Amino acid sequence: MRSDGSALSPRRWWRSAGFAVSGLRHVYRTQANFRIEVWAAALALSLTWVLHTPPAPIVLACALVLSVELLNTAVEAVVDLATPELHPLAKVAKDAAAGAVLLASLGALLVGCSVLGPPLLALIRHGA
Ligand SMILES: Nc1ncnc2c1ncn2[C@@H]1O[C@H](COP(=O)(O)OP(=O)(O)OP(=O)(O)O)[C@@H](O)[C@H]1O
Repeated sequence: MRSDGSALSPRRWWRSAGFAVSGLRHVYRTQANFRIEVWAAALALSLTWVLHTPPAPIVLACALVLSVELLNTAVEAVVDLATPELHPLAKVAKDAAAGAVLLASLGALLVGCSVLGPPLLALIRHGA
């Protein structure tokens, strides 16, 4: 849909936010991987609170994974819309999007282990 440029209107902003929330709800309902990532993010964020570690790296890592998963779902939907048949370019698009999710997830895992790992191990070794 074409934008008329009045992006600062609160009404327009709420309308766009509504579409975004609807997208999040749809992906949460239909994509098992997204649900797993949401709950993994909730667990990681709870651990930052329990372990008193800086939340910023975990928040950024979680936001990255969830955003890339949303974009992956968008790419899959557009590809399926453009070509219901098997096509080498459809495969390239879907595999590249899946590769982005994999990279973001590995990066987030690395960040999670380096930020939460040492205090978690200390807690397990020495107790609260
Ligand atoms: N139209 C197509 N043409 C060629 N290859 C395709 C096509 N659709 C899917 N594929 C191949 O099958 C793989 C799986 O596609 P699919 O659409 O099932 O996504 P998925 O990775 O299983 O994601 P999800 O489980 O979220 O649906 C793709 O990564 C791609 O390699």
